[in-house]
Order: sequence, then structure tokens, then C-alpha cells
Amino acid sequence: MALLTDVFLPLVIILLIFWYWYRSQKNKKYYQNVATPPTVPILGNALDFTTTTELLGTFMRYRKDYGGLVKVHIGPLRHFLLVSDYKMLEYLLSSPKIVDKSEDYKFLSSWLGTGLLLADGGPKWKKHRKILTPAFHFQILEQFVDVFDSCSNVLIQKLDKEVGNTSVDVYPFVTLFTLDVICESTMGTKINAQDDVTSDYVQSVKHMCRIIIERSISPVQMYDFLFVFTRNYFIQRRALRILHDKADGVISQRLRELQAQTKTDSEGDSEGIKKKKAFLDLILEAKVDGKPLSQDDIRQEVETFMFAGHDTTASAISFTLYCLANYPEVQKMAYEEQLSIFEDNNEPDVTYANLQSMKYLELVIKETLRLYPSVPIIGRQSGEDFQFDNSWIPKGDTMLLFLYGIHRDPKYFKDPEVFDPNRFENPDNKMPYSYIPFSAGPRNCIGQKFAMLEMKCVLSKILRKFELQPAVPQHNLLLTAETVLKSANGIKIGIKLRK
Ligand code: HEM
Repeated sequence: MALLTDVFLPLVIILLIFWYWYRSQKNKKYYQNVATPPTVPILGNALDFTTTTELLGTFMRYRKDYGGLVKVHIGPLRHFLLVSDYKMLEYLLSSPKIVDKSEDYKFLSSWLGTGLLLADGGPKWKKHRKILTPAFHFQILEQFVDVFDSCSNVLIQKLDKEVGNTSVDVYPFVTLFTLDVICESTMGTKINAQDDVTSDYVQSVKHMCRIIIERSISPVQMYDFLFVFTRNYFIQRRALRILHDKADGVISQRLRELQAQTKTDSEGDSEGIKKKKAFLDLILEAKVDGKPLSQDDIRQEVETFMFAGHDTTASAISFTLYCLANYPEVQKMAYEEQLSIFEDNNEPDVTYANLQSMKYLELVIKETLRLYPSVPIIGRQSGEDFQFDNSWIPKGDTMLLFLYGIHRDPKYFKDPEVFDPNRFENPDNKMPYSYIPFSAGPRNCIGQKFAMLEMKCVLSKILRKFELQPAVPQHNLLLTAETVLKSANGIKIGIKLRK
């Protein structure tokens, strides 16, 4: 006993003090000149973020009070660097080396595996990015206009039933529309989410999107070993089985069809009809190092497109409708542009050429994405220590790139809180990293052209059919930074039939 108290305990204390001293000496070179908001013991800055609706406001305050680089502590073990400094954003996004996603994306991995969005920036990501890029060539995108158009028609029917309602939350309608679009374009199969909202598939997508967010802020669910004891774990397990089975089923069926088609073609019995290709077909045809992708790799890319391509566009379309409703002058100009393109206002179908000529609508979407970027924050980490200005940033530390923050910086946007699509009329490209709704650099959004066409198509059809009005009673958005930007109290507008 005496040995324990006289020798062992003091030794442990000395070692701990030495370890603490050594760590603080070693860490001295890190984060120099980077401010930290005042912390409380153990919790650090955690009390500033108790809900996802506080996040953007707190980050904006940090930015205003402490500048473009802020070190934030969450509890005793976690910290991150909040980045909205122009030069640092440019450095990080253009770097061919800092291409790894941060830890925060891990809750998505049971669904998306190592598909493009989550993959570290190693050789696999590079090869997959290279073979998937041609899938977004305009000749391929052109084929999807029919899909955008027919899914928009279903949405119009749904909104038609809301005519006269002065306070419609458009987000639930739009998110089912974008799910229909992405499913048909990616897998080449219809899920009819807009007509069958209770289907297992639609519900599973919804559960997964919800659970990912709940896990990222819950001190219990964020740890895998505790998560397995929660109800969400069992819901997630079932949802993943449904989602994976669906994707696997579609992939196997397409493979069989392709094999049968090759056989018929080689027997000279082809009817000569060129079937529209879904993204899946292009992935099935692609070769990496001379070999086709494995079934797992294919499924992960398909599910990545499903995830990355539906909630993002739903957020952008819904906020654009909100802005059009609340800025009647802007809506008038957007509507007049539609009239100039479709002389007969009842013209039902939209073509690729029509979409190309919707220049003003594009400005409206761009300005909406400035104020309401679908992805308000993205996370990165570096594989090695690096120096920026006079500060060293350690390898593996999370850096949160605050896109929402730089989009509202008066240094780059005059009167940043004002919604003014004309500010993009003659863009000067001198500061390209101040406007990055689709990110930038090697890991930018692969689907941005697809998204722009889809958004223009559906907005064009809605604008021609309905007059959008500010909601009554007045609706103030309560922005919440989940995986995508949403409004916690809905995105509400009034809908009136155009005469
Ligand atoms: C308004 C719509 C959209 C917005 C604002 C948007 C925004 C973004 C952003 C900011 C990133 C970077 C994420 C990060 O670094 O963590 C990203 C990546 C990505 N997006 Fe989009 N996106 C949209 C639509 C789409 C669509 C329609 C698709 C697919 C059809 C898509 C597929 C992807 C993929 C696969 C990545 C990962 C790329 C990589 O890391 O190589 N996105 N998107």
C-alpha cells in the first residue's frame, strides 16, 4: 500500500504533468493568430449550439466578432476550425492535397459507403470521378429533360389542389418531386414518390435523412457503441436493407437487360430503338483499369447520387419559390421571361433549348443559392500538417467551410441581406471563392448542371401556372443547418391560379 501512495501515485502525477506540458509545447505552433470564443470548463463552446437552428446564427456571430478563422471547442475532446476567410477557402478548395472529407460525414457511410461524396481523395475517388464526369455531358443531360418535365407535371397537379391556400409549406411537395426525378434519372425506374408517399422506399429515404442529423447532434447516438441501444438503430437497419435491396435489385435487372440486349444485337435482331440511358447504365458501361465496377461500388455510386441529388435540389427549389413569392417585382420579370419563351402560355413541354434561354430565371436561382445555399457548411481535413499565413493546422483536424457565411459578407456582396438577382447579371469573376454554392475545385459538385436544368424546368412550369404570394399569416423562415439547409417551421407561400 505504501509503495502505491509513496511511489506509484506521485510517478503517475509527474508523468501526467509532463505529458500535459509536452503536448502544450508541441501544440504551441498550431492555431497561432486564430481566435477562440470564450469557453466554459469542460463544455468549451458547446452551450452555443444546443439545436441545429442556432448553428448558423452562432457561426455568423463568431465570424463577425472573431473573423474568418475561428477555433471552436465542443466538450473537452472535440474542436474544429470554422473557415469563412476568403484566402483560406481558396487555399483549401483549390488544393489538390486537402481533398478528404471530415469526420462529420461518417454518419452517412452506412448508406453511401465510399461513393464519390464520402470517398477520401485517394486513387479510387480519382478514378470514379473521372469515369462519372462524362455522365454529366450536355448530350446526356438533354435526355433527362423529359423526366424533369413529366415529374413537374405531377407536382403541378399536387399544387393545383392547394390553390387558394394562403399558407402552403412547399418543401414536402418539392422533396417528393426531386426524389422522383433523381430515382428515374439515376436508376431508370419510377418510384412515384409523389403519388405513393407511404411506400417503404420513400419512408426509408426520409428515415435515413432524419437519423443522420439526429446522430450528429445527439451525445448518445453519435457513438456507435451507444447508438446500437437506440430505437433509431433498428429503424436505420430496416431502412438500409430496403434501400440497398432496391438498388441491388435494379442493378441486377439492368445487367440482365443489357446482357440480353447485347445477345439480340449480336444476333442481328435489334429493333434499332435507342433506349434512354440512366446514370446507372453509364456506370455499368464504365471500366476502371479495364474492369467493370463491382456490384458494391455500383450500388454506392447510385445511392450517392440518390442522396446528393434530391434534398439539395429540393432545398434550392423551395427557397426559390419562397423568394419569388416574397419579391413580386422579381416574379413579374421571371414570368415575363417565360411568356417571351412560350408564346402560348399553355405550352405543356419544356425543351433543353427553352431551358438554355431562361437567363433571368437562372439569376433568380443563383441569388437564392447565395442567400440560402443548399449546403451551408462543408467539412474537410488534411492528411498532413500544413501552414497557412502564420498558423499551422494539424493533420486530421476538422475544418468547417462556412459557405453561408462568405455568401453574406459585405466585402463581396453589397447589401448582402437584400435579395437582388441582378447582382449576378455582370458577374466579375475576380473573387470566385466568395460564391460557392456548389463548392469549388477538385471536389466540387458533379451534378450542378443537372441540378440547374431540373430547377429551371420545374420553376418554369410552376411560374406559368400559378401566381406565388407571400404567406398569410406572414411567414418568417427559421433556418436550420441540417445536412442541407432547411427551415424548421417550413417554407410557406400562398398559391393562386394565373388567369
Ligand atoms: C442545388 C443543387 C445542388 C447543390 C447546391 C449541390 C452542392 C454540392 C456541394 C456544396 C458539394 C460539395 C460537398 C462537400 O464537399 O462535402 C456537392 C458534391 C456533390 N454533389 Fe452536389 N449539389 C446539388 C445537386 C446535386 C445533384 C443533382 C447531384 C447528382 C445528380 C449531385 C451530386 C454530387 C456528388 C456526387 C458530389 C460529390 C462530388 C465529389 O466529392 O467528387 N449534386 N454538391
